[in-house]
Amino acid sequence: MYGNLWRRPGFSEVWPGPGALEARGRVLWNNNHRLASLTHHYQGKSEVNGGYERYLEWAQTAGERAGAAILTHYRTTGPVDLKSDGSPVTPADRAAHEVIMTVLAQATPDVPVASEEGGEIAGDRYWSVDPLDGTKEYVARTGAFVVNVALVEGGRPVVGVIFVPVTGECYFALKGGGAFKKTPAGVQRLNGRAFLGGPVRVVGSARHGTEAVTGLCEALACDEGGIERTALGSAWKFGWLAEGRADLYPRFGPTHTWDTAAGQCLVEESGGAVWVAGRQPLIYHHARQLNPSFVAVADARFAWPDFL
Ligand SMILES: Nc1ncnc2c1ncn2[C@@H]1O[C@H](COP(=O)(O)O)[C@@H](OP(=O)(O)O)[C@H]1O
Ligand SMILES: [Mg+2]
Repeated sequence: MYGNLWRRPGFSEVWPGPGALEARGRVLWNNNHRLASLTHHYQGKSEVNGGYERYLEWAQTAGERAGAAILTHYRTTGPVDLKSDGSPVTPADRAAHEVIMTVLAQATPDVPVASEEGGEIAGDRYWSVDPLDGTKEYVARTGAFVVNVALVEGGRPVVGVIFVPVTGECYFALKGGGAFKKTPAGVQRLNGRAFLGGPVRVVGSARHGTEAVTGLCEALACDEGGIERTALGSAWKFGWLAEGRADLYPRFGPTHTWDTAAGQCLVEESGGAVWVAGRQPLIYHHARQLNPSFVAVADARFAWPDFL
């Protein structure tokens, strides 16, 4: 046993930004809003789950159309600008944002949208959108970039869509309704993978917090019979957890809420979890754009925090 994950170097417990205190103290999930469980398969257009399937369909439409817009730009070499925080932004980011805003404004005019590229942020229920997550990967042409669309309610992601433009894969999940992946071959349910011993498959950012993750991997390699580590950009990492390609996604250092909300819904619905310090679930608040460090796991039943 190594020690306590939450005390590892580089793991930040701090919830950055305004709204942090409210976010920590919130009721995590209101039973009145608990969604009835779907049994084994996505039920299409039925009204189970309180009508949230309609939100899922709109999120899928927005994600897929944004992905198509991104691909038209990806075929050419366009300009790269820098935002005030020094992160890159391209015409593809802006085009994807416009597409998503148009779809969501038509579908749910009363639901505000918090997008990386701008939008309102208010209320208990809102869309959390990253039109092009992994912009550095897009610029570097690695293909590891996605579109994230999530619906957040009561601090929890209840709908999550991650669309991968270069492969056409669409990961999606509905709170209480399961996690799925849609490809041209069809729709498959995602169940993560039970962790039954090493090697541990770790997936992490290609560009952020890699040294701290290396320290964690060294400890794991000693204790768990080795690790297999993959660097992958964007929220695609959550898709890997959900589909059983990875066991652990440790994230040391800040992310934005739109980087994680869709992926968290996917991972939670496939048997995993996204934990901040103390094994608490990552939660959201409209007034807060930054997340603390977290670790996402494919198998929430395994006692990762004690072990790491
Ligand atoms: N210092 C920082 N503060 C907040 N978010 C950061 C950050 N460094 C990286 N990120 C987030 O991490 C995302 C990239 O993650 P990864 O390295 O896993 O691909 C970025 O998404 P964008 O590419 O959409 O800007 C950005 O939101
Ligand atoms: Mg992002």
